[in-house]
Amino acid sequence: IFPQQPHRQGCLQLCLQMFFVNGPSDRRPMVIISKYQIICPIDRSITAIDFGLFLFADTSGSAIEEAQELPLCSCRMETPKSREILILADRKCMATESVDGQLTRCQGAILKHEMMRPSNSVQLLVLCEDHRNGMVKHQCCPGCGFFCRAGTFMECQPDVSISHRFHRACASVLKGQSFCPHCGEEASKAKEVTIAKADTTSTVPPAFAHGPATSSRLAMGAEVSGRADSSLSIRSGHGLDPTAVPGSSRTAILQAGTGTMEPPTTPQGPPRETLESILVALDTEKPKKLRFHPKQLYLSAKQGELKKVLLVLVDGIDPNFKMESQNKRTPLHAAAEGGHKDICHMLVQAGANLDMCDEDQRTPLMEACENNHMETVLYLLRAGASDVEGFTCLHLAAKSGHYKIVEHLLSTGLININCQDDGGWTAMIWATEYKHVDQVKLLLSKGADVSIRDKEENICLHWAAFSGSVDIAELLLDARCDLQAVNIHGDSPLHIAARENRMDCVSLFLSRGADVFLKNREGETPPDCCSHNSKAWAALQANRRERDTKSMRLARAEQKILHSDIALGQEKVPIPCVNSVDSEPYPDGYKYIPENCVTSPMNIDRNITHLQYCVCKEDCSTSICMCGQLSLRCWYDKGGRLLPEFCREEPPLIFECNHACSCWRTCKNRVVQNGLRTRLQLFRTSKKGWGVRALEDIPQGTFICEYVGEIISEAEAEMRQNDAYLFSLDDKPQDLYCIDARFYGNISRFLNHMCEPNLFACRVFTTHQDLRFPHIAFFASENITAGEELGFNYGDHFWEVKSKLFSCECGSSKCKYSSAAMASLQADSTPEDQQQPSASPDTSSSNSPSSPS
Ligand SMILES: C[S@@+](CC[C@H](N)C(=O)[O-])C[C@H]1O[C@@H](n2cnc3c(N)ncnc32)[C@H](O)[C@@H]1O
Repeated sequence: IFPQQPHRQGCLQLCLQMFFVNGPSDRRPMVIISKYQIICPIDRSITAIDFGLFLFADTSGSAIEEAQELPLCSCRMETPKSREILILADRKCMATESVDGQLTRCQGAILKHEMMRPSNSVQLLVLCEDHRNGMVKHQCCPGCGFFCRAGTFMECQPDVSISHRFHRACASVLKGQSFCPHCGEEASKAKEVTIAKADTTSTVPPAFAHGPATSSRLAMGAEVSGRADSSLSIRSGHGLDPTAVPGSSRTAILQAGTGTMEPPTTPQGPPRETLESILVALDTEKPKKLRFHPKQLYLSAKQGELKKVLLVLVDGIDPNFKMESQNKRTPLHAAAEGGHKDICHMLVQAGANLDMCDEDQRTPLMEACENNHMETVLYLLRAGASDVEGFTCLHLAAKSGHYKIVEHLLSTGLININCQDDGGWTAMIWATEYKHVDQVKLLLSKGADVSIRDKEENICLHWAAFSGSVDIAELLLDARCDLQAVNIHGDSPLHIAARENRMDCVSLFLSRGADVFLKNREGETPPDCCSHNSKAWAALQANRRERDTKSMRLARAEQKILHSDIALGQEKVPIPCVNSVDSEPYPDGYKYIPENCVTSPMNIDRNITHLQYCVCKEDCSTSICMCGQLSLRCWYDKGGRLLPEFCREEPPLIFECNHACSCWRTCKNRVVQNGLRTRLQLFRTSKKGWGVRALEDIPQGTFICEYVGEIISEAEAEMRQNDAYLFSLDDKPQDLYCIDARFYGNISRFLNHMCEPNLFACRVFTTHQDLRFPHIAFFASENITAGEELGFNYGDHFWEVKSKLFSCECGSSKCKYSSAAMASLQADSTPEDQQQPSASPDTSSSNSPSSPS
């Protein structure tokens, strides 16, 4: 084993112990023994065993030196019981007497289980009382561990009452000088003594018994290398014969040396007490029964106890045993997780399945990857471990940020860099989410696809925005990642960055031209996604204003202003008219009026005594205001916007304070009566004639304008040719009135239909409370951005009639009346359905108040 070194009994054991205690990490595998012969010291039987043992030499030689620097014996020390040695001893004294090269084993009964040994160089022994006494009297040679009770040996006598016995060849040698291995006295002071041979029980053949230490080991080496004495016959039927247990776990384990480790070398060393003792013990215990619970294998593998793992495996425990309490993980999972490469190797050789998945579909290779055990990863891959489908080692390593492992996995060429797991996530997405910039660079350099979408159609840029990793976002954008990509919710990376308040990403995306007006499926623009006092919101708003100004400047340059105020100064704000579509002049076939009018008497009840009124003293915003308890309930907040609890789907009637109330004219329950205040623009649309757009951002709940026109009876409406501007007031069927804005009207007459409207209508009473004649007031149903067209839902009845003549051009993805939507409806309907409804407008069943008839 140490061919260059003159070695002493115990070197190998020391080496093994160091190996077992420290693991082989710092030692190079040196020797692999594949064939061995054991000579039983008791009955001289010889057994061939077939096993591999990888030993690790301390190449610096420090192990040897360490041993040489231990000149003192430990004859008087007891050590705690060792289970393996006890098994080995089989309750019999393990003392071996050496008489001039002849060895005799005591095998007397043992009373105490504590172990003794004359030095660290030899194995622990369980001794009978006689030999325990001999041990404390230093009669056991620390070099070889054999008792010197008869025959010729050295005796050092530092004191008259003590004599230290040892073999000449077993003297400690340091720097060329020999010392007593018990006390370190110069060996030259010891004298050779010969004591007559006492009784012997059995002897061992000369090849093994040729004196202690060196010679016996050389003899063993010679046998192994094929030069064994021909007289040494192999005893059949011995439990250590591997041919007797083909395929047993031991055979597999012991082949461990032939796997991915260094190639085998012919062994030349001494018997390997520790390992051998385990093996002998295991085979001599009959009938063979399991001594370990399978859990022991898992626990030992987890804790990196190589020796224990070996013992348990040799005991026949299934290397693929699954720990129920640990998600059905196997010992190989545990060893890989801990990075115990050698145990992995041992387990694999014993038949552990490399690709066994636990309940979470994780393999041992994944454990090693996740825990950054490069050596173990390399080993498992070399041993043939493969990656699973879905969530792979690459995903795990990318998520955990183990650069080297990602690099290695990619270098194998076996891994699909764009592989998607159950969520559709790639390694790139994982690395991005966990902000591993270097890994993202690596993946990009290896050609990872940045356009892959996960199950929610996010691309990795969404994830960079989510995690707020601006460096990665920049890398991805430089790699042409799509800044305007939207996920299934319609969210762009800017939406995500805004929602997560990732200021750096927001700034980056804006600087790269992200669309700040883009609406998601909820109708939210990026600024709508963040809280109004966040930095991200401020940045988004600033950007929006900047773009507004720019685009308006541009639009203004392009569009012709046809009129500076179509209201002719009758509203509190001017309403310009522009056309950038065609050459149509501004519409003038009607009379602009700011309030409803009549052309024949309507007998609206304006009797002041018929009004409900409030008795509040001030502006209806104090705690004593009674409006809340009256039908005059105030639905407005201080800013004049509808309260969030106001029901938009079925709006209640709104009664504003009036001239019969005792509150001030400035009270907060007066909004519609105060008229139009929002800056609007009449503009030419490309497909719907004229339309109305906002010239400023409008918060949800804001009153926009009233549907103003000529109040006419239903009967009158039936007679009118053009029904395009009729709005049914829809009170009682027998008492129906409409507003016709065809000849007299305000800006509302130009509001177009939208299948996804941003306005909704309410019936409001101001100066009178005649329920037949409500004001129709439009409020913002959502936050509206400057430049957006305004519109409301004309209702199904309108389209039942008008879809025969034209289709809806609102442009919404949810449009119900576009030519495509109508065609598919037509295709689905039966011939009978297709005869319905009549082409004439039926205002009585219209969906008022939100529908023109
Ligand atoms: C109350 S007016 C709206 C203003 C109208 N665009 C104009 O130029 O006077 C209603 C008429 O506008 C047109 N219109 C409104 N919304 C439309 C839409 N979504 N698609 C197509 N035409 C629409 C139809 O001709 C409809 O009869």
